[in-house]
Amino acid sequence: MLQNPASKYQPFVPVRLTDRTWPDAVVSKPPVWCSVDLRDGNQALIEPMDIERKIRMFEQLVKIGFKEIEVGFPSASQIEFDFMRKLIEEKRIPDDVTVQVLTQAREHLIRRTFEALEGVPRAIVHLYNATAPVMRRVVLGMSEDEIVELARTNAQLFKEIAAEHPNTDWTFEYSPEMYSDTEVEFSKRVIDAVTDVWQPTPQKKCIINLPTTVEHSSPNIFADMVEWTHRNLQRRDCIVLSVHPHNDRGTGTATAEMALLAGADRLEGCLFGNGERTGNLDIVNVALNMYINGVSPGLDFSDIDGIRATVEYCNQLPVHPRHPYVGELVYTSFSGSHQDAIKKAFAARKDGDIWEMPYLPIDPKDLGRSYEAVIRVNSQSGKGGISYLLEAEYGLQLPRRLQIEFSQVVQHEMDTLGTEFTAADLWRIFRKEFSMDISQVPQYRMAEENGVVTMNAKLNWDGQERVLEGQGNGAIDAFVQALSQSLGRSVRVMNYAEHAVGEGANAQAVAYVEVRVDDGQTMFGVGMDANIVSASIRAIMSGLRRAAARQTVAA
Ligand SMILES: CC(=O)SCCNC(=O)CCNC(=O)[C@H](O)C(C)(C)COP(=O)(O)OP(=O)(O)OC[C@H]1O[C@@H](n2cnc3c(N)ncnc32)[C@H](O)[C@@H]1OP(=O)(O)O
Ligand SMILES: CC(C)C(=O)C(=O)O
Ligand SMILES: [Mg+2]
Repeated sequence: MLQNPASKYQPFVPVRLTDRTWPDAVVSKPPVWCSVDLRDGNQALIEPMDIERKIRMFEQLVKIGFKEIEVGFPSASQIEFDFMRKLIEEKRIPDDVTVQVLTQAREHLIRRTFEALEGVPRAIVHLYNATAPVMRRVVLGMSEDEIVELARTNAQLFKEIAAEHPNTDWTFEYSPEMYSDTEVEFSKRVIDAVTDVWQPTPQKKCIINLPTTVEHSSPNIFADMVEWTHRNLQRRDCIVLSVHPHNDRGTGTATAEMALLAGADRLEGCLFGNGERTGNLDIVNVALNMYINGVSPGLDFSDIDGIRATVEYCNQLPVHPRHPYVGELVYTSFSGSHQDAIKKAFAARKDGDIWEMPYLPIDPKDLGRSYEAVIRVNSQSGKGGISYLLEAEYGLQLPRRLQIEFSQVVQHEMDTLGTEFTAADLWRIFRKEFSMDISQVPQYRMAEENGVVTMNAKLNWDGQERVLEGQGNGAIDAFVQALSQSLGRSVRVMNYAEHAVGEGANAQAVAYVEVRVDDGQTMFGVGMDANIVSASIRAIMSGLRRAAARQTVAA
């Protein structure tokens, strides 16, 4: 074994700009987006897409708003060829969408590619050959001059075949494959040779695409390369400068973002970062990063879960639950302090406010996600999360001390079960703890005279039916007096709160009371009823039952 395995590797730094400008640049508009899901994404699948899946993916990409879509490598196989033909013959390409296809710099493949494109109204034809030293030496076995000649000859072939089909609006694209591992001067030499053949103009530009075919160096190194290329290419005003990042180091997103700062106009990538090895650039990630910086990306991800379902179906690969913006868990907080902060920020938020939400960089609603999954409760959670879920799902606005009291009940259950609790679980525990399923409200009658309320009630307590009577300055006071006399105990209401839940005919009142029996511990009781007095009486009984259960009152 090598003493230091890292000595096997060396950094590749083809250029170090000392007058770089990209760190001070700001991106204020979206790039031209090009999806390569149906080509680079597809070629990396365990099972490449069949025609039905390709159509589903194509339609999804159109729906998102991509105007340039690389739909395949038509010379690679019959299915790739047939798919291209199907899109053309069935007129499935919308007027504002341009399809793109890839081919190696080999004559028979180029001819087959143009054959697949017969009759297409407009298309981007994408030529590539590798330029990096290892590819020149080991794979292609060509000198630098031969590589330039390979690119030039095949660029010429593109031009000639395209001229034979004047009814199609052709755009040419060239990629020096492994640009990120190629000396910048050599990439420039090859690219200049290609554009010398194509002679693009500012009105009819060609696309020059700079790939990190394999990501070896950090995004700042790539940004220096892009800025150098951007400044030094001939015919720059006639070129759409594109980048095509992969994600081997896990920095594809940063690479793309810095490349835009460095002068790139266009990005190629895939939805949720599918693609060779660790994937292509995740276009959704870059687009939504722009969005949360106040720049509209011009792509529609308002149904991100629907898009994920399509992508998972077509690629037959799952999207990770922690994947940026789309993962199942990315709008969820389990930890108590995060939940507390989110709950407070939601409460403080008014319609039209700037989005300023701790722990949530984007409003889940903008992506068609709901707040329901934002807070989930497990043993790492606190009162904030528990009361948030009960409020969000069941409309309960628990007083602060009740939040604390109930979170201890939940914590106790949690310690026993150790699982996550849903809002429905919490509601079940809440109803049980506060005896809310004891359906019978005590029968009672009230009368008022000169501000004094007299309450007569009949209830079951301790297995016996009791008839009570009491007087007070209101219904609650009268009921508590009646109870105290009947039970021979001092029952006091220390605090009281109420609110409505629901609207119209289904509206219910919910009452929270803090009761103290004799000089025991105060206990919350909760009652819900269509009638506010009944809700309050239920709440008092609920508190009493809890106190009894803790033997504050003899059972
Ligand atoms: C970075 C990328 O993603 S590039 C896109 C890669 N995508 C794919 O390869 C998917 C589709 N490809 C295929 O189906 C096949 O590779 C085909 C049909 C294109 C070609 O198949 P084949 O001709 O059987 O073989 P293969 O791909 O192995 O080609 C290798 C030959 O092409 C040469 N070659 C490879 N790339 C290029 C290129 N861009 N330009 C010119 N020659 C090339 C190789 O040096 C090799 O030459 P050799 O046979 O003289 O040694
Ligand atoms: C063919 C090119 C653009 C490519 O996919 C790559 O280099 O990653
Ligand atoms: Mg690629």
